[in-house]
Amino acid sequence: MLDTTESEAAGARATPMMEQYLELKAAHPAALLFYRMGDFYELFFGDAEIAARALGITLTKRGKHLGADIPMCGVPIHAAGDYLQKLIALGHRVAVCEQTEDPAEAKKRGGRSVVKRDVVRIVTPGTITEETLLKAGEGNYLATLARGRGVGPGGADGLALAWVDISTGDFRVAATDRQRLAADVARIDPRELLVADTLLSDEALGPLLRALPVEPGPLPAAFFDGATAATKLAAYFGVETLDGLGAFSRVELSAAAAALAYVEKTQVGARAPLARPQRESEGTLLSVDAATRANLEIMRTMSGERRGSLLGAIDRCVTGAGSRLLAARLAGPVTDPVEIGRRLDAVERFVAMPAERADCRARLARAPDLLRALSRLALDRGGPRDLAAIGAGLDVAAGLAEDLAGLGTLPDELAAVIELISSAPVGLATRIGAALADELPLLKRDGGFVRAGHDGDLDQLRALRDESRQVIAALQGSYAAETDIRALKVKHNNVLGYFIEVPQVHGERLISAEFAGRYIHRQTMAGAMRFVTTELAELEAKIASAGDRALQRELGIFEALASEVLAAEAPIRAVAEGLARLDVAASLAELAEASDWTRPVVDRSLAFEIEGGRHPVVEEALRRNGESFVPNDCTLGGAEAEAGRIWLVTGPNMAGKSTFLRQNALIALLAQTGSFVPARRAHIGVVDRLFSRVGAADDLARGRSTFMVEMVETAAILNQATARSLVILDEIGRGTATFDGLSIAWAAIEHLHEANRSRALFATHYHELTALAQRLDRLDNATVRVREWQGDVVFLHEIVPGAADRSYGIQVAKLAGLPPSVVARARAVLERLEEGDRKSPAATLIDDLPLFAALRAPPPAPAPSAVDPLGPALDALNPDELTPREALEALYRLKGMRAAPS
Ligand SMILES: Nc1ncnc2c1ncn2[C@@H]1O[C@H](COP(=O)(O)OP(=O)(O)OP(=O)(O)O)[C@@H](O)[C@H]1O
Repeated sequence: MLDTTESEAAGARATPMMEQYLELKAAHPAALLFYRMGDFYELFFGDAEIAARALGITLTKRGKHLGADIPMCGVPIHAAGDYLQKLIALGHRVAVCEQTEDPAEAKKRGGRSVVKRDVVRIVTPGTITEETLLKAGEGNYLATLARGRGVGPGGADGLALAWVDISTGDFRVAATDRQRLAADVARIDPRELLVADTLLSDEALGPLLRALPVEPGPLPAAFFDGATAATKLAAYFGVETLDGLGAFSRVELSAAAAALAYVEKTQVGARAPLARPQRESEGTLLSVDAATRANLEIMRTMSGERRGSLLGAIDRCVTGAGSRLLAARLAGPVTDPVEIGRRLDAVERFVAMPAERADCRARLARAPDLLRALSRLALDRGGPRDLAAIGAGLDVAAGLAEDLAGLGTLPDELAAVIELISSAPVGLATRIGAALADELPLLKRDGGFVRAGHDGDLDQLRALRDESRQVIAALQGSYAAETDIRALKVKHNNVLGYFIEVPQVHGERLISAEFAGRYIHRQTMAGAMRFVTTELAELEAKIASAGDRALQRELGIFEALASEVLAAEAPIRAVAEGLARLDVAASLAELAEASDWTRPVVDRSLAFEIEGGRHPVVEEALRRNGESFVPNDCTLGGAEAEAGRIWLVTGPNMAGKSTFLRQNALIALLAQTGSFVPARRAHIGVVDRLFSRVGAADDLARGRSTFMVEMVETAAILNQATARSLVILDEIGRGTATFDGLSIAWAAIEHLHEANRSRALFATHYHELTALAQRLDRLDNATVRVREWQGDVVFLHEIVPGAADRSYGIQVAKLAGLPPSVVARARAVLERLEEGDRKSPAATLIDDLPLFAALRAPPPAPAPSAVDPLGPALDALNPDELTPREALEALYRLKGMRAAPS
């Protein structure tokens, strides 16, 4: 309902309310302003048009401004969360403006006074904390990029990124440079990336920024002021100097201070519980550029989904925090074999104790998201369920600490976990458990969350409030008896408080002399009359005050517990980290066992030896269809080799070349994440950078053709890959004329072999390239085996040494369902091409192969079917006589006969 003081005049002058609105809006031009009016948030002008379109809600008009209609739309308070979610998902920012005084106060100031309002929070994609707006297993980062002029190596400009997730408090900083920037942004994958507005228009940096995987938004340059950055950070974290936090460069400080300032601006006075910024040192992570990350579908598929990605296939975590940590580790695998070994030790230990692992995971699954609850409580957005979450999380930690301690000597990583979770403030958990009821409301504002019997005063107030309700019921009975009106009811509303309502026919009697003075007439409705009594008015006051005092008492208990929680921020953070690390180790062990993965050996050599490697995602997909994956070996360098080998993989389409290339890259990634790998054996000398050039897609948004994208990516590889890198090149050069493509591929391989000396896999359809093996000593030819069967091709998916003899393109085309006439025609053309003069194929064809002859010719008769070897084999089997194992073997044998017909 609109307050009467705010009804607008239809004139040209802005009403006082509109004046207030316009002032608030001017202070937040980049956000949609949610302007609180009673039970609605209203949007006006352009904001209303944007929101109505985005949310599919009705656009209406409300009064006039400067003679024109004011477009308006509104969302009810109770559903605001859903609408907010939609707007945020679409990339909008929303400034939430609340009434900051009671409308009654405004009235006291006079007729035309407007209720005071202020923006209490700016909701942006990178600064949300609500459970409904966040994904449990995904981080939600806001990142800032700062530039320091001339501070980089050789006087170049230095760049630094800071990123912060206010829903968990995670805060990180790292130096970067122009070459690495896109890879770093892709790894962090922020929901919001902010840079100084001056950088966006900078000639040198602007184009680079606009090409980043996340579109950067502008912030006033003052946010990045390097001179005051250290002081601002020190003040926020309550330290004298930043020395204790680590050695930050000036440009890193500037990025961190900007992130902090933006958090403060959006949270408007509430203090986000951020952990102190951690600096990521250079060279500690395996670098994966944005294109490779996307092509290999590491964190999400090409179509943007988590399902079907590597992460989707390996995440068996039972907590949101565990999934977030696993995602962060997979996004940034490490290069230190000691750290990798440490993580693998923990996984191995859990593989070795399945029963304990199951117990541990069952306990973990009951642990709520500690950090997100903590963050909401700190920002004063928390409810009773957040308090309960902290209590339950701490309880789980205490139980786990005990369980783990009973397991004897544990590897370092698990010992560290025990130490972290042992710091759980158990007393706090007990106090929370004792205070809160079993069933909790979402919001604290209505009370009802403190357990009965916990607080004597509260119980008394509640009794008084509830008793009065019974008194009301009794009063209704006595009024009905006294007046002899059976239909008399005592009701309640916000205007009259408690009142008596009787049907109109009886109402007149209550006004009569008989009851005069006792029943005071207040309203006549259609068919009913309403009265009050002094008794009711007194009770009203008593009930209201008991209810109100009970609520205040409950809120007091809430605040006391919440401050205890905030005071225990550091141990709660430690517990949360311990639980997440435990979840990751246990879930990777679960995965390793369920999928038959092995522990890789990762060291500082340049080895790359995979035996029986598999592609985790393709294998899973095949398994769902009841098919099995054919494992393959790959050797790109022995332990002693000083430079990597290149495998040149040829083979027909659909044979499994791409799968093979990708699986080896994924195995390296998984190993350096600290996971077991899908292989029988794996020995990997740490990879510093992973490069790939696979798949091809036009990047029309940036005006690049497929071929151009391919060449840009190939150039990056040839310019940057080292002997420590792993390079995956799939069919480069195919997007252009045959000879151009072949020559480019040829030269690229030579460069990789002689200059980069990387471990590399190169898949190609240019069989001519296999000749390179004679000249390049570290180049091996490999091919995918196929069998021909009655003119069709059968894929064996087995990688063997040697070169493919032919492409089988036509057979694959036939499998794909090309019309028989086209397949027949293609065969004829191919034969001619192979026989004839390859330099002028068109001439040969035009003369000798009239097109329409092929079309007119009847489709070739199906080849006579040979004797089906499966029939007799099946007849020979007697299922009743087979053991389960023999049955399985028989099944494999039959499948084998089908795949490799004799
Ligand atoms: N090792 C394997 N075991 C079982 N099936 C496999 C294996 N490798 C690939 N496949 C199956 O073959 C399909 C084609 O594989 P892939 O895309 O790797 O072929 P390709 O040789 O790269 O083909 P193209 O040259 O047309 O790109 C996969 O989708 C998968 O279903």
